[in-house]
Amino acid sequence: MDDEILNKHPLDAGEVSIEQSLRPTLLNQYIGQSALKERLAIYIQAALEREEPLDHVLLYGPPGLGKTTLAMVIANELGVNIRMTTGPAIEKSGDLLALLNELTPGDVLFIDEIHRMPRAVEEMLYSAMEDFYVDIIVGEGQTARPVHFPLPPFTLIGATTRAGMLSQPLRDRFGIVEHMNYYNAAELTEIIQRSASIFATEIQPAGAFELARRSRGTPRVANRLLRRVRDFAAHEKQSLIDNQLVDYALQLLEIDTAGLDQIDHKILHTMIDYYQGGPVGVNTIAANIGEEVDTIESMYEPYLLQIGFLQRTPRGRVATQAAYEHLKIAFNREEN
Ligand SMILES: Nc1ncnc2c1ncn2[C@@H]1O[C@H](COP(=O)(O)OP(=O)(O)OP(=O)(O)O)[C@@H](O)[C@H]1O
Ligand SMILES: [Mg+2]
Repeated sequence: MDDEILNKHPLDAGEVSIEQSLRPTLLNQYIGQSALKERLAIYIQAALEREEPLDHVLLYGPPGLGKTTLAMVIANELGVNIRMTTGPAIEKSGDLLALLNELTPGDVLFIDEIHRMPRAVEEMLYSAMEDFYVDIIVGEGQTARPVHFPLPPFTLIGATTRAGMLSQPLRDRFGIVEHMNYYNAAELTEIIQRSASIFATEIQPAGAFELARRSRGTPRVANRLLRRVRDFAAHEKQSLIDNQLVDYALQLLEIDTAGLDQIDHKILHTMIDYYQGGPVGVNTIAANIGEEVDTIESMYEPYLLQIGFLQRTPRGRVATQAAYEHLKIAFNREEN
């Protein structure tokens, strides 16, 4: 159940179309990330005035914070088309060339999970990004010859949850590199209210705020929880969602008052119950709870770090006093 709320990957078709309907299309409808939005508005304006494509943009941060949405907003603000793909979907250099060749000048190419592109594709992207050409080898054996292939000027928007896994040469070719932050409860409240009005669902401000507080700073989680709470409201034949209903629904969904789910609890309990709160390696935690290391590192750990329940040390992860207090476990570790 927790998996469903947090990390259903890939999203199924119904989910994709719901997310689509909830997506803001303009920068001023995009809630939160205000410093980032302010900078982007300036870059977009300048590119439009110079009649040049926007510089390449790299967006990184935890899943569900609105990277894909922001890429669509940027293309929309620029008044250009967006072609969307993912790193693993571009298997060969030929696939990349086909994508680039279809762009009209100024278009946006969006590559999600850009850290998962094959090496050969990544190398081909270097000259495409820098000088809008690629050199390819045509033919085989004796007749093989290099062909210089000019491309329309374009903007690459790359998104990744793992900026550290991007090679330096690729990273260096992005003129605009932006980190996406978790949203605060006020921003998420606004996102929830906006989504509720799109769903034609009534939610009290206190209910929206309670839901926001328990959505791990993440719009995707907020929107999913809202849909579940809506189901509970329908089941209870209650037309207005208030904070009691939110609390009741989230208890049934096993999401606690800090927005933590069963997997977060397993992570923290493993550390505290078996390893005296750490330091303990992420591999050990993963093995204990039967989750992938990558899932823990990209989905769970960033939020636990953000709310100060976990710390990373050179010797491994440590559960903080705040985590003990939240779980109502006596904190008796010797500080060192
Ligand atoms: N700033 C925002 N304002 C309003 N809604 C938002 C905002 N950011 C995200 N959303 C909503 O959250 C959902 C998830 O956003 P999106 O798919 O863009 O996330 P993402 O960061 O690309 O996630 P992933 O990294 O998993 O691909 C979308 O349905 C979108 O409507
Ligand atoms: Mg996305």
